[in-house]
Formats: sequence, C-alpha cells, structure tokens
Amino acid sequence: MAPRDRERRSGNPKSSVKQPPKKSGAGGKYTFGKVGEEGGSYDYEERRIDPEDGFAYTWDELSEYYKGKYKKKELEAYWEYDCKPARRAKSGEKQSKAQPKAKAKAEPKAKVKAKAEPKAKAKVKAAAKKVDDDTLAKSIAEVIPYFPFKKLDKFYDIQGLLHHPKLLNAMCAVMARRFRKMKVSKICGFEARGFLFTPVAIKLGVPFVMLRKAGKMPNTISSGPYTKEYEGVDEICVQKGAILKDDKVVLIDDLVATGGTLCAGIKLMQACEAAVVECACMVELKALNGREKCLKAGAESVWGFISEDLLTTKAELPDDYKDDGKK
Ligand SMILES: O=P(O)(O)OC[C@H]1O[C@H](OP(=O)(O)OP(=O)(O)O)[C@H](O)[C@@H]1O
Ligand SMILES: Nc1ncnc2[nH]cnc12
Repeated sequence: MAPRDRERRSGNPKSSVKQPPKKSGAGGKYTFGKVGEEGGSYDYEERRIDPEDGFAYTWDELSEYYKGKYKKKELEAYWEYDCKPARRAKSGEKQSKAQPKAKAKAEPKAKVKAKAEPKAKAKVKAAAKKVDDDTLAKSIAEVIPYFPFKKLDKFYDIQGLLHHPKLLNAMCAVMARRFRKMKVSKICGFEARGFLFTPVAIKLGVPFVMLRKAGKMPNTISSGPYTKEYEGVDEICVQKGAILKDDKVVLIDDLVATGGTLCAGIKLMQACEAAVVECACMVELKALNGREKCLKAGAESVWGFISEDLLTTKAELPDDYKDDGKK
C-alpha cells in the first residue's frame, strides 16, 4: 500500500470513521459460505497489522480506510498476505494505547496515483518475497522427516507439516497467491495427501474436487491404471459432472515423484475437456523427471515448491521400527 501521511489519522475516536454495520448472524465480512469471498479468516473481530504503519486493524476498519483507493480483490490479497495477524488481547487485558480506534479516511485516488511505487522499490519488494518463499520452503522441509518405508530409502512424511498449522497455512497462502493470478475455476486434489490442501480452494473461493482411488465414489470416470514410484499399479477417478468443459483446473498434490499420479489426473481432465493450467506439488523429486512427463501429457505448467535437496531431516528410528507398508 502507498505510504500515507500519519498526521491524517485522528486520535479522537469520535471523529474516526465508523465501521459499517455488522451483518446479521455470525458477523461482518467473514461469515461462512459465500463463494468468492477470500481471506482465510472467518473472524470479524480478528485484527491484523498493516505493515504501512504497524497498527492492528479489523477487516472492516482496513477496508473502510482504503475504500475507493484499492479494488476489493487487491485489498483482500493485502489482508491475506501482507498484514500479519495481531496478538489477541486476553480477556481483561486492555488494548495498547498506541492502537488507533479507526483509520482516518484514505487519500483520494488521484493523489495516490501520483505516489505510485517507483520501479526500483517494486524490484526490492519482489526480491524480498523470493527470500520469504525460500525461507518458508526451508522451514517446511525441516518438519518433513524421511525414513525407509515401502522399500524406499527416503519416504518423505508430510504429516510433520500438519503439526505446524502456521506453516501449513503459509504454504496454502503461497499456493493461493499463485493460482489467483491464473484465474483457476477449480482445484483438484489427489487422494489422500492432496486433500490436505483444501484451504487453498477456500482461500480462492473456488470448488475443491476430490480425485479418488478407484472404488471409493459412485458414478465416476476412471483414469485407467497407472504406476507410481512405489506400490505398483493404481487408478484414480473423478465424479461425473464435477469438472466441466473449459474449466481451468490446478491439479494439486503433496509430492511429485515419477509423475504417474499427476499424468493420470491430466488424462481425467482431458476426458472432461478441461484445461490443466498447472500441476502443483509441495515437494518435487526432480531426479525422477515427473515434470517432463506431465508437460508431455498436456499440463500447461508444473510447479514444485520444495526441492529434494532441502529435505535433510532424517527421522530417528526406534530399535523396534517396523515398515508397515503392505508391499
Ligand atoms: O509421482 P508418483 O510416482 O505418482 O508418486 C506421487 C504420489 O504418491 C503418493 O501418493 P499415494 O498414491 O502413495 O497415496 P496416499 O497419498 O494415499 O499415500 C503421493 O502423495 C503422490 O500422490
Ligand atoms: N519418496 C516418497 N516419499 C513420500 N511419498 C511418496 N510418493 C511417491 N514417492 C514418495
């Protein structure tokens, strides 16, 4: 957001901008169930810190302040990715004195345009974001241990991420930020570990479609058999009518190894006449060339967030460790 004149904010709560009235029911903007609403938060009392001035605001206060200055989508993205959650005051604890009651009205559009961000500053920002994504990738990699399983020396266990909700949310936010630009109409996740990324669809306000192993859902289209890095042959299905002609979908999974699973998904989407704008995976085992396979099969893009060289967390195994994999 463009810098603004701190003097414009009134310290007098009576003169500050009033919050719009809350909707009936659960509350303000962050009520359940409105497709297209973004944000990832359903708590209208939640405050986030605007990095512009370091103060915490509710969504209503922030959107009132920036009304007419930024588009709703831009502001939602700003709330989601740039504003950091503020610590909640415990019951009985007063809010900090420095906390303004509401932001003063935003500057008029013309004035803001004149303050457009210089290119150099935008470049610095882009570099900073890259560093942030790299740091996040490393932090996630640290909580994904590997151990021998199903005859693989290194089975990467993404369960570790589920024990760190902030990291999981940050991962989903990175994906949502990426897919928002692609204007996707649906997110498809693979059983089972692809289902962990349903928050991405919630953040984007688009449907999440389950791609399930054969025999789990009625009335389906099947990919036919495919092979994976381990466990031989599998088959995945999508329910008829879940994907429509000309849908723009992202296929999402925790990990791409040989690409067998993703290619089966691509085949399913092709049968539905939908476009696979991206195959997106949290982890990419590059040495197994899944990427090339997916591109050849018709995916427009393949994206992996964490490469195998970051996955250096070796699990400590107990003496009685047993590989319970079936094959
Ligand atoms: O690139 P590939 O060689 O196809 O391997 C990758 C797939 O293997 C794993 O799933 P798995 O089928 O084992 O299912 P699970 O999530 O139910 O364990 C993983 O979650 C991917 O979906
Ligand atoms: N090495 C691996 N670790 C975890 N999941 C996988 N799926 C396929 N290969 C895998």
